[in-house]
Amino acid sequence: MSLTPDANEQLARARADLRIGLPVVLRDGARQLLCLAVETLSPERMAALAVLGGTPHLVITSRRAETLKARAYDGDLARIVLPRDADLTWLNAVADPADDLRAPMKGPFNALRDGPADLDRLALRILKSARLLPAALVLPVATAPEGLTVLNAQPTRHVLDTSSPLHPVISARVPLAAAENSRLHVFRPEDGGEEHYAIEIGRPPRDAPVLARLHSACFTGDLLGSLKCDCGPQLRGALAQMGAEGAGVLLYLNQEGRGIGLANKMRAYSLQDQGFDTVEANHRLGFEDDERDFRLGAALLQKMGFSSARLLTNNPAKIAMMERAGIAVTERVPLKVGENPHNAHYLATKAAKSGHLL
Ligand SMILES: Nc1nc2c(ncn2[C@@H]2O[C@H](COP(=O)(O)OP(=O)(O)OP(=O)(O)O)[C@@H](O)[C@H]2O)c(=O)[nH]1
Ligand SMILES: [Zn+2]
Repeated sequence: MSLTPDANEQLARARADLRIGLPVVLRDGARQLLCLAVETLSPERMAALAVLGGTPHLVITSRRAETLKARAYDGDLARIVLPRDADLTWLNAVADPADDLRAPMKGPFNALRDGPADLDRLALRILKSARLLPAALVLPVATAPEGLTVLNAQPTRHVLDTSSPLHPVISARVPLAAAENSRLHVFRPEDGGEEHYAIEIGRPPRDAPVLARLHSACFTGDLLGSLKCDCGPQLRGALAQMGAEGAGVLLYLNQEGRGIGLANKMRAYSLQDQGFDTVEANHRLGFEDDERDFRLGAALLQKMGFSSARLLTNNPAKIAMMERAGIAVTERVPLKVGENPHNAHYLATKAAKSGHLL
């Protein structure tokens, strides 16, 4: 292996660059796009972009375009032409739905129809993987400024399509209130993404279906005891059941907010304060209702030596994904705990719109 970064490592750098407001270069042959996250764009960088000349445009997902009543000629995304007087305030108002109700954006929006949108699509995928709002200011350029991270489209797409291999870092005994005989395993992905954890209760036999839970991180529910969701009681309920049976594996996956990150989840909560439900809020922000990749749950179980599971869940999508990824689900074990007046509407919405079982 050479000492220079490969596509995986370039992507990790690009995520960090975009999060601090630096542009990255997306390249496909002779075509190049300078790409900036609207969320972290500063007035200075916007002015520097203007000096380069050319015609920048704004890329948003079709979910966001739908709310704005902008035409998404490219299917899953729209390339919005910037009005002549477009400034940072305008860009932010298109990207971020926070003020949609108080100060609705007035169209009509002019969207590009011609030319390829593949690099624009890649820009949105990278922003989502950096847990930023999926809205990019892009500028086609002949030559890019020096010193920027350059991503070649084909290998970058391949990296995004593939689950990053996870490697065990360390495991140690952590006696829990629910089960004294417990170990915490830490796994680290190769792509610079978040670490994930496995809590192993007892010593489940590897050749039998293991009582397992894929738990998605929820800072508000798991740690703060938020009543807006059922995550905290589900976490403790799953551990308690594993403790009672003397064996089980709880995968704690750092996919906060169904994979959109805590900042975006709080944006979604703020929209819920304005009356939108959990699915509508994700869509207004430009996300799908669920952006998680459950393949990593299957990968972790396989790494630990399991090939079948009794899965603690109410979410059929999790079961389907585990089966597709090579873990046989021999039984669905329901996990109905923690309903309260604050989350009743949330749970009903998940049952009605996301297929969760009641
Ligand atoms: N985007 C978004 N994420 C949320 C919201 N409320 C909870 N979450 C996240 O949702 C995830 C939990 O997923 P759930 O849908 O409750 O449960 P599930 O994992 O799909 O299914 P179960 O296995 O039945 O619990 C956690 O990552 C939470 O942070 C919300 O309103 N918006
Ligand atoms: Zn939660």
